[in-house]
Amino acid sequence: MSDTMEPLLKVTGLQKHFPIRKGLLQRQTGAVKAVDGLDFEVYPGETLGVVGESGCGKSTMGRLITRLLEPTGGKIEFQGTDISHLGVSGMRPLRRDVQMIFQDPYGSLNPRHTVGSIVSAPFKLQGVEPEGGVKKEVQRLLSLVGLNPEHYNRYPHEFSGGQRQRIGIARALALKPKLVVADEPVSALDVSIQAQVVNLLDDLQDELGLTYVFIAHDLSVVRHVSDRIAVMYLGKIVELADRKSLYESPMHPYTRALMSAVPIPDPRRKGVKSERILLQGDVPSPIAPPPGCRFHTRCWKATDLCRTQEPPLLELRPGQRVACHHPENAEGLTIPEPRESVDVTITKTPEPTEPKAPKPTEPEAPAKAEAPESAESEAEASEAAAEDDAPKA
Ligand SMILES: Nc1ncnc2c1ncn2[C@@H]1O[C@H](COP(=O)(O)OP(=O)(O)OP(=O)(O)O)[C@@H](O)[C@H]1O
Repeated sequence: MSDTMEPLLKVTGLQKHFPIRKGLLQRQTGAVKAVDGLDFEVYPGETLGVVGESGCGKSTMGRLITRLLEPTGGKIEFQGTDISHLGVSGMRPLRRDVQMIFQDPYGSLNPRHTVGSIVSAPFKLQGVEPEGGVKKEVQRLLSLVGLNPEHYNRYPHEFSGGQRQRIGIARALALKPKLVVADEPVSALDVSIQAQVVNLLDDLQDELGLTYVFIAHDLSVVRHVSDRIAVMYLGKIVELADRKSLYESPMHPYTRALMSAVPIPDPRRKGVKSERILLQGDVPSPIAPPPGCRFHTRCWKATDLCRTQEPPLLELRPGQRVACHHPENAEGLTIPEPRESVDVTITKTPEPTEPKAPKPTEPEAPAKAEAPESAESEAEASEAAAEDDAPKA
């Protein structure tokens, strides 16, 4: 990305803590720190892939930047405007520009509505009358996503999973958004269909100049679509890099472990050691994340420093930000002292340690949402944005 280009989306210190309430008085006894201080930008026309294990906060991040959730802290700027705390009416004009594609093509379409009604819902909600009429525009959108426009009056159950996801994509594109957040858009689909939907999203990006945040738990999916990739662990970004740097020389041990689980199709790929790193133990609970580096309980390189001091996300190479005291593939690089600014002269060179059996991790299982919110349509999305932070029933 060019240094001079203004980001479409800028996120600073973003947090979402879901309160845990107990007892008759529903007193708050703690919080699930689902997203706990994210900093990143998304530039026009790019795809930012976001990966990480289940429960690391990817969906919450997606729902925050589309403002289906209100942040607990931090700032979300869209085209320079702070949208962090806009209410339903304040967000309404922005909903045209920021849309979401949901993971579940079965659960995200109302089975009682026809395809025509589903795809045209955003027009009604925004009071938009497309040129040539609603029906014609919906049929154009259906063709755009590779569906038969004649199927306007059919119901979701008459379509396959891949086709339903195309309906969801057509709905998300109806208002010609600038930013589309795709939350695991292919993970509920058969492997044979996944590539078709990914290719469709890719083609639509070229054709319509879209900007994507593409969430996946699997590095092999984001690899083909992303310009840059953010790796999340327990509510934080541990590494954010352009695709080439991330795949050729991952710097965070967690990225390296995720990478080692991805099949390597190109044997000429340099820089990444091919041994499989099996992370042991579970991700600690986001209710009580470990002190210091959150990954230290599973990291084979962890030292006392990692157990006590949280590493900041620093740009150690151009285009590659890493939050680690002892990064991988850092030979020749200087690592700033903890708690000092990036400009500080380097003092430490990491020892090239080979991975060995990780230390046993804290046994506490990650808290799980009681029932994930599922904003099926823009209407529900708007409503969800207005709701409070309590876990949904
Ligand atoms: N409404 C909620 N109330 C309480 N906790 C929540 C809520 N939504 C999410 N969480 C918790 O926040 C953490 C992050 O959840 P999130 O769904 O964002 O993770 P994820 O990385 O998208 O996981 P997955 O890939 O399984 O969807 C989890 O511990 C989850 O249980």
